Amino acid sequence: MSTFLIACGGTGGHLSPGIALAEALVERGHAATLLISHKRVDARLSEKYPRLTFERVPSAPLGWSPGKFARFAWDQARGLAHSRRLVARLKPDVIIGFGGFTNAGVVLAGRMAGVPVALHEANRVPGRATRMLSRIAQRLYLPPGVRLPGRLGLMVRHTGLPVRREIVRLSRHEARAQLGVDPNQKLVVVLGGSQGAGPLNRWVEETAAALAQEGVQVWCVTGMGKGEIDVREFPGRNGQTVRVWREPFCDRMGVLISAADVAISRAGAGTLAELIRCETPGVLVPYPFAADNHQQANAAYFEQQGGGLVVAETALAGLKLEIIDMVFNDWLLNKFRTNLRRMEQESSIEVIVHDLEALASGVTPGRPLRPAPAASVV
Ligand SMILES: CC(=O)N[C@H]1[C@@H](OP(=O)(O)OP(=O)(O)OC[C@H]2O[C@@H](n3ccc(=O)[nH]c3=O)[C@H](O)[C@@H]2O)O[C@H](CO)[C@@H](O)[C@@H]1O
Repeated sequence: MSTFLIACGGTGGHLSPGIALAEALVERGHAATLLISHKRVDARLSEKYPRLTFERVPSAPLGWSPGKFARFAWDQARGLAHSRRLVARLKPDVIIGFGGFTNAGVVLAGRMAGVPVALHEANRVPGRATRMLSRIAQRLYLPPGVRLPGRLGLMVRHTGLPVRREIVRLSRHEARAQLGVDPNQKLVVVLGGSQGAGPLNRWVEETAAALAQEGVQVWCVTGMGKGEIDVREFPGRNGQTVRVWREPFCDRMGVLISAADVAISRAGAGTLAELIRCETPGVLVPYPFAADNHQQANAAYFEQQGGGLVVAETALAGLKLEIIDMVFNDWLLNKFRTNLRRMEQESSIEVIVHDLEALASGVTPGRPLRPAPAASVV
């Protein structure tokens, strides 16, 4: 049995794969502690997993204004001191960092104590923290086909994003029964990542009545602090009642995504992996201010692989007609679902778990633990 520290705080896109990894490691008899931030989203997601061990570490995101940078530097220093005490107390065999400067202190503390470090990058453009910390890492897990130039000697493995165990594909019929959604009407789900997306929420406000007229139900996850839970009813063209749901946070993402004919979503790596797992086509509206425009790169790859379409935030005005066309086009939706099944094959948590076990026991595998597309050294 080995002990792992998983630094995965700051956003759902880091915490969800961290939870998935912890679930897999604990199942194999290892000890895993998840290090998270003080943010509300971390508290909300982690409270669902009472069997996993979480610790909060001081941290702040990188900001370039003098005030934000001072806060960042202060919290990083506190986080580093806290992490050094944690590393001394928990004596991990390996530390895994899931990107973002929120998790940098733990990674640095581990390295200072001589603990092997592995990094996971979820996005198709590696973030600034990954680029910097990869200089002190022993392993880097990257999405298939993504490279990080200039890291000769660093062992890179290519693998999909770990997905939490609770995210499983259900039949649409079963998922809709669990949600209380009409099985005979179409359903579009709108997702804004772990924080919600104001422009998508506004699009739902402006479009819900028109979609309902066509018999299309909408379920919008608005984001914490962005509205209340409610259900509204609209008249459909054929006299039927069509409902529209809003909720700030969803605790059953696998059920909701499985129930959808189409999901309109930001292009965070976590949500994309869950759309693939549940075989739900996506209409992706990348967040235009994501670091290095990584959501655009994530979305473009998803579209190239045939999982759905990309729509720019500036083109939301035309989205209603596109959705109505798409949601009634069974041939197209089936085509997307076939592609999503193929895309799922790129995802394997086993690659990461076996590799981390090898790292913990001091073994450096000379070749992939399973056939390509897994590993390369760059
Ligand atoms: C704005 C921004 O920069 N977002 C980044 C953030 O994603 P961000 O956290 O915004 O979103 P992701 O889509 O990657 O992940 C969200 C996760 O939270 C879960 N969830 C979300 C809402 C909810 O109500 N309930 C719930 O359980 C989802 O199921 C998913 O597991 O980190 C990702 C991984 O580095 C990046 O790809 C994203 O670009």
